[in-house]
Amino acid sequence: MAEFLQKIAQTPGLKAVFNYENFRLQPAIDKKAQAAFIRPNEKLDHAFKNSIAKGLPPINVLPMAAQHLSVLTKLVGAKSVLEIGTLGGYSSIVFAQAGAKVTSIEISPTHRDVALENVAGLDVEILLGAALDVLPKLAAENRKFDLVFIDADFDDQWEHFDWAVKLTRSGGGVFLDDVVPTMIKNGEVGFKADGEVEEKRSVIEKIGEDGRVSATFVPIVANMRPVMPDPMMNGFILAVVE
Ligand SMILES: C[S@@+](CC[C@H](N)C(=O)[O-])C[C@H]1O[C@@H](n2cnc3c(N)ncnc32)[C@H](O)[C@@H]1O
Repeated sequence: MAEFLQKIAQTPGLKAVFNYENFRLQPAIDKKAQAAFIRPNEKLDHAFKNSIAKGLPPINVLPMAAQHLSVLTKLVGAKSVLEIGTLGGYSSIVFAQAGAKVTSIEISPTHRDVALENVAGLDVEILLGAALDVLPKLAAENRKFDLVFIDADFDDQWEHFDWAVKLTRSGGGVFLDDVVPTMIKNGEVGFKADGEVEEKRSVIEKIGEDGRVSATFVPIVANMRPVMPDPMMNGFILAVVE
């Protein structure tokens, strides 16, 4: 096996494929894909500009991630989407334009107010409060969603995921964003002084042990230029509720 892979790695034309430096090509590849796949969208452009003008941080999903969420919503045929973390409503707009009624939870009144301006005319309700206060209320009302998108604070990811599963219909999906930065921030993965990789229990193991779902981890290289000069290692978990 190792011999076979070494042989492939030495094959002219393929040698360049096995090069760690290729991650640096991400901005160029992303630019190409954006030019090919992302169609003009006045509502999203306005939401982004209005959010920045109103002082919100530029931490909405990136254009290709937004496209991914749109495709996913259509694939699932999601008619109802629960979102944890509204910000200025950028991703809410994506779900609504993909055909879903959106319920979004936001802890900041300022963010909620800007989001309400941005989502005007779309089927989006925004619930103000901390997700861990609002989610049990939705469960008490027996609400169920086709898809849940978790994109709030890093600290409560597992708790948000747990509630998301309770609030998702059987066969529906839960999308947990920003898994890698959370693991790095929490010291659940990283480099030790000797260069070896440190690994501790993280949301990945917790979800892996959760018999209510089947899950996959999708690593991505996020290109946040011009806000950050280097591409960032990220990844999301996509789970289907059994
Ligand atoms: C990354 S932003 C969301 C971006 C948004 N999904 C988008 O792509 O346009 C995270 C948002 O979650 C909100 N937030 C953070 N912790 C929260 C919590 N515990 N409950 C509800 N909202 C929270 C923040 O105020 C912020 O607006």
